[in-house]
Amino acid sequence: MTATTTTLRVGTRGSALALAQSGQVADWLSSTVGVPAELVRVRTEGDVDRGPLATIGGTGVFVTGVRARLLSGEVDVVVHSLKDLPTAAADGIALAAVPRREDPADVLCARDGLTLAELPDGARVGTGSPRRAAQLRAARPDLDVRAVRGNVDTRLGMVADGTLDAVVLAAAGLARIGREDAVTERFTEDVMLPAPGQGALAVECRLADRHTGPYASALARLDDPVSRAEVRAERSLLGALEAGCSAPVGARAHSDGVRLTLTGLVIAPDGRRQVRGEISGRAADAALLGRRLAQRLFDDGAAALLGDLPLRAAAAAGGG
Ligand SMILES: NCc1[nH]cc(CCC(=O)O)c1CC(=O)O
Repeated sequence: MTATTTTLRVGTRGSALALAQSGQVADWLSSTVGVPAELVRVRTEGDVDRGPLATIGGTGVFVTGVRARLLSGEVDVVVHSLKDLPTAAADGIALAAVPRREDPADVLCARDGLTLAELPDGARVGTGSPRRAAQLRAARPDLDVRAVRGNVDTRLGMVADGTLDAVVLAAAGLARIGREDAVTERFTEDVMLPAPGQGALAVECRLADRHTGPYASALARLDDPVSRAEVRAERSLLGALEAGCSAPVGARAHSDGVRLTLTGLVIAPDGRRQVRGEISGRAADAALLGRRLAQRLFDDGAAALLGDLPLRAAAAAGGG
């Protein structure tokens, strides 16, 4: 391990989820790896401008803002929810580590402890994600699926105050902010296939520091090769479909480090049509498996489903 006396500056936004994620990485660095790390709060355009996210460029505005602090040298490391990252690489930025990921599942948080099957006819269920909305409609065509925005606490509040009967969220996000108590059902993959990369963190540093920086080996120790292979397969599928993080695309890979099985889904916004597929191979070929599965999904008609996307959904932010 590199001996270093400097304290690593981990940049973070001020939201509960961002603070929890960045704090976790800073803790790992300090306690497990033995490299002192401190959190540095950064504000982004997205935090200042409260207007509709779509008008200021979607979720990407947060990612871009945080990365700018990295490139300017204000901070040394930044942490994102991996599923919120565009699939294209960013100039000057390296994915230094994908730590072992949390439960990638989606969960239902309903009033009165209800499960999906127990929700009454026409129940109001909130989500900002076309992927979740479509899978909800496929499972329960009677539901009144409503577009919601805001952070995890805001969404849970809509159930608590009776505005909604339920919301769908990521298990990992709830775990990170200590709100697993709100979960009333954990969805299996056949009901709700998660977003590519869901549950994983992306730890980024400047590309120039990737191998030679004083803390490169420290960051490398946070990496979990199995999680990295899984998310590589999932994001390779998403990239090959040329779909963004708000597209109705689900992906979930399972790997033991040697083999890898990837399941992919493209679903029409109304949930009535879907194309699903599965592929297995070597974990070392994760990216290739993602591209191959994308080709199979295209062969089975996925392009028409992606083409059906209403503009609203294409522009929606923070989908998940
Ligand atoms: N879309 C917003 C978002 N981005 C990352 C998470 C937390 C879960 C994760 O890291 O995958 C969430 C909340 C959610 O989808 O419920």
